[in-house]
Amino acid sequence: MSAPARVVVARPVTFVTGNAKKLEEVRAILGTSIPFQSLKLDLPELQGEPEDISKEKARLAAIEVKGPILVEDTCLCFNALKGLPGMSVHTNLLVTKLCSKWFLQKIGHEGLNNLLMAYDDKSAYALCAFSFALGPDAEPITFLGKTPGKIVPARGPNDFGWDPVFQPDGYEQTYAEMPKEEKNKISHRSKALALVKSHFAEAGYIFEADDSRKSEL
Ligand SMILES: O=P(O)(O)OP(=O)(O)OP(=O)(O)OC[C@H]1O[C@@H](n2cnc3c(O)ncnc32)[C@H](O)[C@@H]1O
Ligand SMILES: [Mg+2]
Repeated sequence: MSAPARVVVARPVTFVTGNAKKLEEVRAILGTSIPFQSLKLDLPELQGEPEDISKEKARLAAIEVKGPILVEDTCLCFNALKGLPGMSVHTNLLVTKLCSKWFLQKIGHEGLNNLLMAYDDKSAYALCAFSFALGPDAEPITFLGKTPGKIVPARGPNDFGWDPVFQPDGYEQTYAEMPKEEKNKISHRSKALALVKSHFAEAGYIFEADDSRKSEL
């Protein structure tokens, strides 16, 4: 039997995000399964399909970090609006990510509900696209996670984005009302991270600890 693949990478993985709540969830979901460090950086709010946005974020992050990076982009998509405001699906009319952090800040939870006022279909899905790149010259690989649900009037603590207005299918609570461990079991983010974990296990990456501090001693 052949030995499992091993790819030794001279730097640790850096998860790049400007969102502290995302980082908190990624830490809780990954535990010690993938050791990583984080870098707080406000990458541009790009437009396009989630997978393309995520890949482009990865390219920009890898240029900054000059080493292996992980980024993610998340959308809340409304089925009545053919996938908007996360994106438009199957049309070439409009490909845009309206539900950026600026959009949410301007329109608020009530505004998200109002967008669906004219429709009976309140169904939606949370979509997360993680991208991993070994460095600035490597093509990013993307992993998608999707959780279906519906848009409801806001319920629960208002400490993370659109969590109070998203009620996942099969649950009576919104993401915001659920205990964090429950959200992290079923979320778009945990589904995408499960694929990231499998990829890392199959590829056999061994990320060496950052030895920059050694040279300072
Ligand atoms: O630096 P990045 O990683 O891009 O962080 P961001 O806050 O800009 O994050 P996104 O562009 O991926 O997300 C767009 C919006 O969706 C919100 N969001 C992302 N994940 C969420 C989640 O799991 N629950 C609720 N809101 C979320 C987030 O707070 C933003 O307002
Ligand atoms: Mg962003």
